Amino acid sequence: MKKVAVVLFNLGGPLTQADVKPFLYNLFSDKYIIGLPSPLRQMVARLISSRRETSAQANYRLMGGGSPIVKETEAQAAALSGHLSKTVKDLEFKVFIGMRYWHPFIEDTVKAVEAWAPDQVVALPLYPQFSTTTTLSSFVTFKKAYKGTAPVKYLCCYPQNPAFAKSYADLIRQKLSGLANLKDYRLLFSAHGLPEKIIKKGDPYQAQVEASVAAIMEQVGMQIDHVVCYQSRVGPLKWIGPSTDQTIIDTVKSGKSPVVVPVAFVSEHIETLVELDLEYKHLADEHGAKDYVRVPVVGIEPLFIRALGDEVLRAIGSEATIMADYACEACHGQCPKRKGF
Ligand SMILES: C=CC1=C(C)c2cc3[nH]c(cc4nc(cc5[nH]c(cc1n2)c(C)c5CCC(=O)O)C(CCC(=O)O)=C4C)c(C)c3C=C
Ligand SMILES: [Fe+2]
Ligand SMILES: [Fe+2]
Repeated sequence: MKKVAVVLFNLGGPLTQADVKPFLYNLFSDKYIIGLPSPLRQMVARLISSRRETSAQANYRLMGGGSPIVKETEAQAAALSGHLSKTVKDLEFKVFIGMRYWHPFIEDTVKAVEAWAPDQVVALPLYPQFSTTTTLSSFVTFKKAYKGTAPVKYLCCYPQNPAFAKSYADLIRQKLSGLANLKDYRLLFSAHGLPEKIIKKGDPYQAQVEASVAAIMEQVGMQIDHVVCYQSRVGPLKWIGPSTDQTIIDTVKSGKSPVVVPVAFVSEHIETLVELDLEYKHLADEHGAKDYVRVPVVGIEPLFIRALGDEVLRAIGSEATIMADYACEACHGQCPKRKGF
């Protein structure tokens, strides 16, 4: 039976308090995050990781000391593996996870994949929307390290995958069904932000986030006020907006309560459990919100796992090395296909 290795890519996070600074250093020394030349980039990374260490450690302590992102990703890998082996009987699948900035590092995952000696590899980011800062950075890291002979299919993005959209829509409808009067609420689709200059260079992330929101709202099929906003701003640059914090304040001031949907995340981690559940809830309370609701991430929802499975099958059934169907409509040359990746 032919062997297919599926590699799930994610950002990774510190597992202990001592990991926080080197994790931040790895993140800020990535040329896809900070576009400065070496060795200036590494100097800046050393400075920012030192400055952020204490406050970031405090935030990770709120989740027990480290990030749950690896455990969450392992659960998704196990669910996808079960789904694929149930659905496809004539192929043997093994699902690996590879993190960009902390253990298990993509480079180590590559060694495990090579040791398994698959006939084909599918690179599947746990980022539904493509960004040079996330997906491209992970793909380049994988490609550089991979010395195996099996062909690799790179799945660029799946912002409008119908099962992904329906999975979020179902979770939203579940939350909305428990609310007394929908006209007192506004849906805030909150995605991780990016510096505006990265979008101006042609990164399709923001367009894809908006495409996801449109696809999800179509599946929600209800008339409810909604808006897209961007969270987690870092550093002095101008980031894309509107910002989630200001949108929360504006929503509360207009007399409505926020229902926050983390549309660009598919697992729970610091950005959802601390920023959305604690910091932004506190902000809403401070401004007198009557209610604050957060929709959970799609995680291991069966429909989302099916979405991932469908993407794997789409990759296996295609001749193309890079599955960039959506990105190429809007990527302005930034997706792996056009970059000659
Ligand atoms: C859609 C996904 C993400 C994009 C785009 C992204 C861009 C981006 N991030 C930073 C800086 C930080 N991100 C941090 C955590 C973090 N980021 C993502 C996802 C995206 N980042 C995730 C899933 C996580 C959680 C990891 C975890 O440990 O749980 C952090 C660390 C936390 C903190 O100190 O705030 C930083 C820093 C930049 C600068 C950037 C684009 C340029
Ligand atoms: Fe981030
Ligand atoms: Fe493209």
